[in-house]
Amino acid sequence: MVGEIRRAKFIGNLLGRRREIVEQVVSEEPYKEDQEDDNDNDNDNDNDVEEIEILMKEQDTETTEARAHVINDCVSLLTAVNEKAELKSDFHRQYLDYAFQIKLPPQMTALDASQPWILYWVLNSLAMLSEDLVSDEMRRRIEEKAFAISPEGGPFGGGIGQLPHLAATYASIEALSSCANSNGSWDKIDKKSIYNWLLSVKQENGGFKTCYSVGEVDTRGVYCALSVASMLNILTDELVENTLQYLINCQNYEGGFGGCPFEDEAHGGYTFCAVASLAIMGALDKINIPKLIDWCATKQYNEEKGFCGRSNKLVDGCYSFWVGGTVAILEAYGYGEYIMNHNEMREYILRCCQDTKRPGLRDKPGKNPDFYHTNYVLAGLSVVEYTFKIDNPKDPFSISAEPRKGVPSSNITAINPVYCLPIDLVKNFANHFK
Ligand SMILES: CC(C)=CCC/C(C)=C/CC/C(C)=C/COP(=O)(O)OP(=O)(O)O
Ligand SMILES: [Zn+2]
Repeated sequence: MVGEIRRAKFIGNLLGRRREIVEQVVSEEPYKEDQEDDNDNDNDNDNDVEEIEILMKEQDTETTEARAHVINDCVSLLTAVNEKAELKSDFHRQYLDYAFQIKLPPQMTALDASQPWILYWVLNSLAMLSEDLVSDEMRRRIEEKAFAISPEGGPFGGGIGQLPHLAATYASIEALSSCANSNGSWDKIDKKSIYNWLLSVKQENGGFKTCYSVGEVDTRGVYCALSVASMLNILTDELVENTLQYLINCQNYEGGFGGCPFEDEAHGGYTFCAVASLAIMGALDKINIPKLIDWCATKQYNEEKGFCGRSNKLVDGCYSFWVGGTVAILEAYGYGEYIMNHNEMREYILRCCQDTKRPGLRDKPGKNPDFYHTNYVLAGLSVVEYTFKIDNPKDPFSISAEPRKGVPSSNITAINPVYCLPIDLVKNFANHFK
């Protein structure tokens, strides 16, 4: 007994002065009763309620205000029952054909260093609408442009006279792969020179610099380098030394991937690049898959139905592919088919990313269509309407697709989600270089 009292005193001293228990009213009803009982306490109770309200209220920011408008616009389009949700393929085709018919408008000079991207976005969008829409003349002109940028056959810059760049090389190889070796263009690609250049931009930490001596190092560079190397069959151990650890270190506490190791914010674009790179390396099992699945799932909004690219940011049609494509890769490698709601994603694409007046696909209502969004929104539609599996997990070209049950079809072409190219086209290209 004496021992217990001593122990209680010791604990009391350790914890400090004993405090009175204070009960706080946390719901509105007792507050109203208190008000009737004791008017002197009005001010105290007012303060209590105010404090509780502040704690429970979401902070208003520019983004929450912008999102309220976006939700409003999306909900009115999503609930317009008289409009059928269908892909306006012929309409979008006009927009894409236009790229071959006229000089692009002056505001597009901002894309001067992204010329191979325009080739890829336009050609791939046409091929996704229907492979028949890509004519021999289009292929010829794309090959002509790519080899005008790099008469040596690679690596490629963003335009004539520009330094070779990883993103431009990736986009050029993607565009050329869709040209089906017409005019023997695949044989003009200089694999050896591309390989040596890839080694020259490789960093000790496993990343790749986008351009020799200058340029940024992040998961985009890794994805561009590994896509090109795997497609051309020049992927060696030397090229990917330390790259697996680099990518593992890019997965953060949220479960998605930042652009660089140990970054604090995960982003859909960088996450896709990391996950597709891991798929190419046959190393998806080396990351925390359950956390990645959670992160992807929480990027789809209930109200707008589409994906955002970062926690608490706005929905954007291009994440239909950056996040939807990540989900499709996870599905192909057997990590689950219910990470996203496919029918809702399809509704966002068809009702919110298309306009009745302007052809092409867009980020969200109120934005203008552009070639970038046209490509990635269509790619998003493809990963929504097909289900994916892989025959050999060490060979990303062995991914196959079949129509997804319970999701209507827009007759879009099935893509390989690792490469964002039609499955058969990318497989033929890789076979050519085997
Ligand atoms: C192959 C390759 C090079 C892929 C690139 C992938 C990538 C990083 C895509 C992100 C593109 C994008 C819409 C960024 C917007 O950031 P933001 O801050 O304007 O928009 P947010 O608010 O949606 O994050
Ligand atoms: Zn976008």
